[in-house]
Amino acid sequence: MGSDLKTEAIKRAKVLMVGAGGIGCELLKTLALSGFQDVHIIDMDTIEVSNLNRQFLFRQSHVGQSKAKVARDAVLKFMPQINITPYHANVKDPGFNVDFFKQFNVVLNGLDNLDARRHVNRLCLAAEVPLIESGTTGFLGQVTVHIKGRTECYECQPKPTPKTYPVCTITSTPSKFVHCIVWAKDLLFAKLFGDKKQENDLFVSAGDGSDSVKPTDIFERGSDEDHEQYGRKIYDHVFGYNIEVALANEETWKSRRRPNPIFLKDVLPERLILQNGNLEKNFLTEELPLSAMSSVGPSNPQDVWSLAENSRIFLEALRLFFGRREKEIGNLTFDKDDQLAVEFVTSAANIRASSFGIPLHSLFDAKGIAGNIVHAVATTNAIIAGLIVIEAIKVLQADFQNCRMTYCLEHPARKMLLMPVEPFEANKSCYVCSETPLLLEVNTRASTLRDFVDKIVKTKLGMSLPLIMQGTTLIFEVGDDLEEDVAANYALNLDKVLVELPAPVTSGTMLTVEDLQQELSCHINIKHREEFDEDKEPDKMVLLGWTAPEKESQVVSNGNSTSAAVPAAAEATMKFEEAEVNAEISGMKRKLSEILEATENQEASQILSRPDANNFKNPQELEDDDDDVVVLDNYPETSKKQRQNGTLYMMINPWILLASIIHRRYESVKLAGGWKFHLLICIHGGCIGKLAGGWKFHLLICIHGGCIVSYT
Ligand SMILES: Nc1ncnc2c1ncn2[C@@H]1O[C@H](COP(=O)(O)OP(=O)(O)OP(=O)(O)O)[C@@H](O)[C@H]1O
Ligand SMILES: [Zn+2]
Repeated sequence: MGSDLKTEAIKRAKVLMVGAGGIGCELLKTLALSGFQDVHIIDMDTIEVSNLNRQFLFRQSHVGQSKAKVARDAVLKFMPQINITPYHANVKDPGFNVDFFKQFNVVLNGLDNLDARRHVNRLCLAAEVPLIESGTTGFLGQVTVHIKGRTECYECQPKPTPKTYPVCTITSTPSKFVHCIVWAKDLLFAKLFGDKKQENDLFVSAGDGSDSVKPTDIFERGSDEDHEQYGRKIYDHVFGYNIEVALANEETWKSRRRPNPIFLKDVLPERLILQNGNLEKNFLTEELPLSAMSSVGPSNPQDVWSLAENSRIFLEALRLFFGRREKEIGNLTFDKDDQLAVEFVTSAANIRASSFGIPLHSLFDAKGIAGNIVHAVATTNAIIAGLIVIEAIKVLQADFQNCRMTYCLEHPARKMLLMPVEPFEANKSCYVCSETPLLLEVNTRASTLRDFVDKIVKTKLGMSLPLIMQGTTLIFEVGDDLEEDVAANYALNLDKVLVELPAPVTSGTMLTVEDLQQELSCHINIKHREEFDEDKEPDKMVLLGWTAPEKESQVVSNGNSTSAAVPAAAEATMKFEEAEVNAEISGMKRKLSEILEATENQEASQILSRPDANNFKNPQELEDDDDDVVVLDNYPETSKKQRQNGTLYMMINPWILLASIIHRRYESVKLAGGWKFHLLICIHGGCIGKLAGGWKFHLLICIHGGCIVSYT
C-alpha cells in the first residue's frame, strides 16, 4: 500500500531540475530510473570537453551543444516514455517567474553557484514549492530540504563570502602562493586584458610619494612598440621596477623577508628572449587552442617550471593575447577554462612568487587555486543525486517528518559515511523568509547610490532586478521597459551620494528594496557612520543582520581592490559552489567532531550507528562556534526541540521532564546583568553529576536568546 502511494506520488509529480552538470546528469538518470514521468530541466551551459569525465550523459560529439537538451536526449534513449522538457537558459531569466515555478511539485537544484541558488530559493519561497538543494566538492557533499513554513530556507544561515585578502598583502607583501595568484589574476591580468577604466591596485607605492612612473603610462602600448618589446617592458616594470619601488619603504621590510627585483635580462639572456616562440607555431595552427606552453616547450601541466620557463611563457602568452586575441582585449575576465589565461596567470604568479621567496607551483596547481577548483568526484555526485531523489520522494508524499539534510563525508564517522541531520526551523531574522529589517552602517555623505546598489543590493542581497524606495519615492529601478527620461533620472541618482538623493537617505531612513522577479522585499534601516576600517570593511558599508561568517575557503578575491571584484566575488561565490560547500562542510566537520566527542559514551555511539533511519535521532548543533552544545535524543516520541537564536535544547525522558519544569520555573528569574538560568540534562560526555541510566547533569547559565556563556 505504502509503496503504491509512493509510486503514485512519483508518477504524478512534476519536477523542475536546475543544473544539468555533474550532479544534474546523475540526478536526471536517477529520476528516470525511479519512475518520474515529467521532468523539466534548466541549464544555461553548453557541454565542454572537461565535463565528459563525469557528466556521463554527454559524449565527445556533444561538445558545444546545450547540456539540458543533450541530457534529455540521452535519457530518452533508455526511457523513451518520459516527458522531459529542456530549457537552454539561465534560471534567472525573467520567463522563469513565480508562476512558472508554481507548476512544479518540487524543485531540485544541481547548481554550482550561490547567485543562482539564492535566486531559486527565493522563487521557491514565493511560489511555495519545496526545494531540495545540493552541492558537492571532491568527496564531500550535502543535500538539504527547504520547505516554506516548515524548515529554514536556503538563506536562513548566512553563506560565507569568498575569502578576501587585504589589498596590501596582494599588492606589496605576499607571503603565500595564493596571494601571487590573486595578484596575477585580479590585478595584472585585469589590467592588461580587462576593462582599462576600472580601478586597479596594481600600482605599487613606496609610500613616500616618490613614485614617478604611473602604471597607466606603462600599460599603454607605444605605437612604435611591437608585442615583444611591450611584453619585456611590462615584465621589467611589474617584476623589477615595482619591487625596487616597494623596497624603498624600509619600514615594510623590517620584519619581513625582502623581495628580489627580477629583470628580464638577468633571467633570460638577450639571445633566449629572441628565440622565444616556436616558429610562430601558434600563429599558424588556427584550430588548436592558443597555448604559450606548447610553443615555448614544457608540456606536462604537473611540472613546476623554472623561473626562465615561467618568464618565457609569460612573454609568449602576452604576445599571443595581443597578436591573436586582440579583439578580446579590454573585455577579458579570467576564466579557468581559458588555457592561455591560465598559462599567463601561472607564469606571472610564479615569477612574483620567485621574487618573494615563495615556492613555485605547477600549472595544474595554479589553475586549481585560480579557479577555486576542487576536483569533482563522480561517485559523490551519484550519491548526492540519489539522496536528492530520496528526499524528493518524501516531500512528494508529504512525509515531512522524515525529511533529512544529509552530509556525505570523506571518511566514515562512527561507521557512517552519510550523516543525516534534521532540518532546522526557519531563522526568525532571515531577511529572505521573514520580514526582519536589516541595518546598514554607511557614510551617507560619501557613499553613492551606485555603491549601495553594487555592493549591497546586488552582491550581498543577490537581487537581479532591484527597485529601491525611500518612503514613497522611487529612487532606483532596473528594467528594460523604463521610459527614457526615467532611466536617465535613475542614472543620475546612481552617482549621487546618499544624502543628496531626491529623497535624501540619512541616519534613521528606512529604505525598501525589492526584486520583482524574485518577489522579495526587504527593509534596510540606515545608520550614518563616518569612519571605516579599510582592511576589514573594504566596502565602507556594513550590513548587519546579514553577516557572512569568516570561513576557511579556497576562494580568493581581491576584496575591494577592483570594482570587478564584486561580480568576481559573486561569481566565485557561486563558483562558490566549491567555496560554499567547503565552508558548509567545514561547519559540518566541526559539528561532527562534537558529535564524536559526544559519542564517547556508549549510549550515544549506539544511537549514532543505529541503522534504522526512523529511529535515528540527530545530533543538533548551535550556530556559534563557541556556543555549541550537542544533545542526542533517543526518545523521539517525547522529544521537543527548539532552536532559538542559536540556542537549542532538547528535553527528553523523565529526568528531562523534571529539568524542563525546573528550567521553566527559573527561566523567568533574571539574574544580575541580564543573565538567565538554564538547566538541561543531556548525555554529553565530560559533564558533572551522573544520574541513573547514565544521564548526566548540566547546569547552564546563559543570556536567553543569546549564547551559552558558561556551563559546568
Ligand atoms: N544561473 C544558471 N542557470 C542555469 N544553469 C546554471 C546556472 N548557474 C549554473 N548553472 C548550471 O549548473 C551546472 C552545474 O554543474 P557543475 O557543478 O557540474 O558545473 P560544470 O560547469 O558542468 O563543471 P565545472 O564547473 O566543474 O567545469 C552547470 O551545468 C551550469 O551550467
Ligand atoms: Zn530564510
